[in-house]
Amino acid sequence: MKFKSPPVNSLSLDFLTEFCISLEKLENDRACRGVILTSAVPKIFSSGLDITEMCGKSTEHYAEFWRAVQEMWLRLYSSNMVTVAAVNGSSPAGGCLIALTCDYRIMAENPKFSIGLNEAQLGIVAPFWFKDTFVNVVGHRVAERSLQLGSLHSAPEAHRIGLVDELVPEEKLKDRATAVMQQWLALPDHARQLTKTMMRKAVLDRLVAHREEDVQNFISFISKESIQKSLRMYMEMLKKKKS
Ligand SMILES: CC/C=C\C/C=C\CCC/C=C/CC(=O)SCCNC(=O)CCNC(=O)[C@H](O)C(C)(C)COP(=O)(O)OP(=O)(O)OC[C@H]1O[C@@H](n2cnc3c(N)ncnc32)[C@H](O)[C@@H]1OP(=O)(O)O
Repeated sequence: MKFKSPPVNSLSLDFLTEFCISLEKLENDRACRGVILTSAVPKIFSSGLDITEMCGKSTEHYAEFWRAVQEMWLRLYSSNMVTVAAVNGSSPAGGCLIALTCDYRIMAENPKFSIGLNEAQLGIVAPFWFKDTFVNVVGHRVAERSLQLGSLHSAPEAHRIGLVDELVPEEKLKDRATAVMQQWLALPDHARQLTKTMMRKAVLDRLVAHREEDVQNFISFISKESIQKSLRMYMEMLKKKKS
């Protein structure tokens, strides 16, 4: 599956809805046992949640948007398919979450590409299930430091801390992702799927049990004037960076 929402594959409500529909179709297709996620946009895997969806909108809109973010994560983290992220560009925040949610991450070894949960840099807080997914990949200490600092890690650093499983030259990314997929698909599906469920169930159950509470937390957090101001300033900073 190739993300193609230029300029930066930001995760808008439309993007998330289409992503979930595509994932559901693949999940229901008995012939499909695995999916490789990558980007058709040069240099960017995904810029994370679309900040414009979280600025100056109604409470109803925030609720709908956040449910779509939750749905994307719940479907991908619990997928029966083998999921491989072929990270061919920068991947901050929600983009990093997508990669973390997969079974395996391969990143192009370009030191200009960065990845991480940088929410703190925007003055916002990564929700508990972003944090849980991160901890499950890199461990508590590395996750805590990285989350508190809102670190964006260069590709080599991301590999060093275990955020991505391997680095390959960009032109070899597709072949390597295919080889990894074949390796994972060589196992009997039922054994691999039950193992995945065992490893991920507690974290998945936690969001399922607190889903509506999490929506309400998001709404009250994102509606605060101080948070809206931080997001507006961040968008301004992104625009200024260009000129
Ligand atoms: C107690 C607490 C309880 C609950 C809290 C609940 C929830 C709060 C947490 C919510 C979680 C949020 C997670 C997120 O994903 S937030 C998004 C974070 N994303 C980023 O920080 C990335 C920002 N973008 C960049 O760094 C760069 O754009 C990037 C490196 C991706 C690409 O750089 P490049 O130079 O190639 O492009 P730009 O010129 O910067 O961008 C092109 C245009 O795209 C716009 N843009 C970029 N990113 C976004 C985005 N994420 N959303 C919307 N729009 C984006 C950018 O402004 C440019 O627009 P124009 O100037 O062309 O109009």
